Amino acid sequence: MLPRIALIACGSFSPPTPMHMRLFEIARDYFEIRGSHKVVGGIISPTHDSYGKKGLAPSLDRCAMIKLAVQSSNWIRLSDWEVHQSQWMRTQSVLQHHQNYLNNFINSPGDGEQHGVLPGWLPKNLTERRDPIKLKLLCGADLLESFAVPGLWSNDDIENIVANYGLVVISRCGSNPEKFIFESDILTKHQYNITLITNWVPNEVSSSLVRRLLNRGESVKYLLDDLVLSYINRQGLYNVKSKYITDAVHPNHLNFNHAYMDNNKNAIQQSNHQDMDESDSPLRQQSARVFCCGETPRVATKLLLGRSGPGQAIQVITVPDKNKSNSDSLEQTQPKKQKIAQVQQI
Ligand SMILES: Nc1ncnc2c1ncn2[C@@H]1O[C@H](COP(=O)(O)OP(=O)(O)OP(=O)(O)O)[C@@H](O)[C@H]1O
Ligand SMILES: O=C(O)c1ccc[n+]([C@@H]2O[C@H](COP(=O)([O-])O)[C@@H](O)[C@H]2O)c1
Repeated sequence: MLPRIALIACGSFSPPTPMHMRLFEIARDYFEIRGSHKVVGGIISPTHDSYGKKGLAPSLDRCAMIKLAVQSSNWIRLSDWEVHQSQWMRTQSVLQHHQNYLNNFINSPGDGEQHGVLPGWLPKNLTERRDPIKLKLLCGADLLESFAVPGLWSNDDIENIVANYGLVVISRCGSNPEKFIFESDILTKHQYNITLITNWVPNEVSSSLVRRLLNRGESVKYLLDDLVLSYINRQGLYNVKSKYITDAVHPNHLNFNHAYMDNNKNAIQQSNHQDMDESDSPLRQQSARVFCCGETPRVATKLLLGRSGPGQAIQVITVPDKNKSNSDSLEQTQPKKQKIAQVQQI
């Protein structure tokens, strides 16, 4: 009997890209091919509207798009618990909520069913066995590297997440998670609980690149699930210039969302924030480095301009290798080198 795990990915998902779903497939293959764990479920947990990141579509829309994006999956599901909270939740609390729910469900399986209130994210067939299910945070290497952004994550939370849950990190161009872990005492201490997985078929599609193309009226077909694209087009998200976009809207595809919106229209705070994300501007991709948790950055990587709350830009940039040729360096800077992260000041 292999130990059971569930994977949860936290992020903006604005919009969800096929790469978000690939993270789950890559991770499940990794564990199952090695025969080390049984992956019982995948959970996508979009962040709360008050996270306030530029380009963050209202959570109602992000949830609807995620539902559409996972329609063809029989094991990845949306959790809208985060977006229904009264405020932005730290990832540690998100993990705790889902882990507690799993524990309670396995220990007293009848409880939820009797009341007919099982959350949609709950994997199926959990009660076939009574052994625990360990929740692990699934992320791309850039999210791991955001641990080093001063003021963003608390060290206690990082330690709690990595020690008590565990990280499953998928490689991403321009990131060096091995080095990053080496440079962090906390991460090194708990590295037994960090699974680094090389994605051999990398795809640098990112939500911010998709938003940029949409905003410019360029095609994003084949970069997004058709149903998600139809939804964006239909709802006019991300300042989409619809006249250039193949209109593949079939009203049937959107039935889910009407139902979802009807059920949730009072529950979700809508945000009007649909500004474009400029985090990929090449002009900003200059010298900087990824620094270690708790370490003071040696160069000005931090942009905490007028922090009015979570959602101000901070850049996490990997320094191009000076020994590499210009073309190599350029290649390195193409992928997502800059990350808009969120700052929470307590
Ligand atoms: N192409 C990718 N390769 C590896 N991981 C990815 C990729 N795209 C997204 N992720 C991971 O998916 C999770 C959710 O990410 P998020 O919602 O921030 O998407 P994103 O595409 O990186 O968004 P944005 O471009 O707006 O920052 C994060 O852990 C992130 O590292
Ligand atoms: O828990 C924290 O302290 C914390 C600090 C910064 C970001 N996060 C979460 O990490 C995710 C980052 O998403 P994104 O789109 O900014 O890459 C998102 O789910 C945030 O809620 C969490």
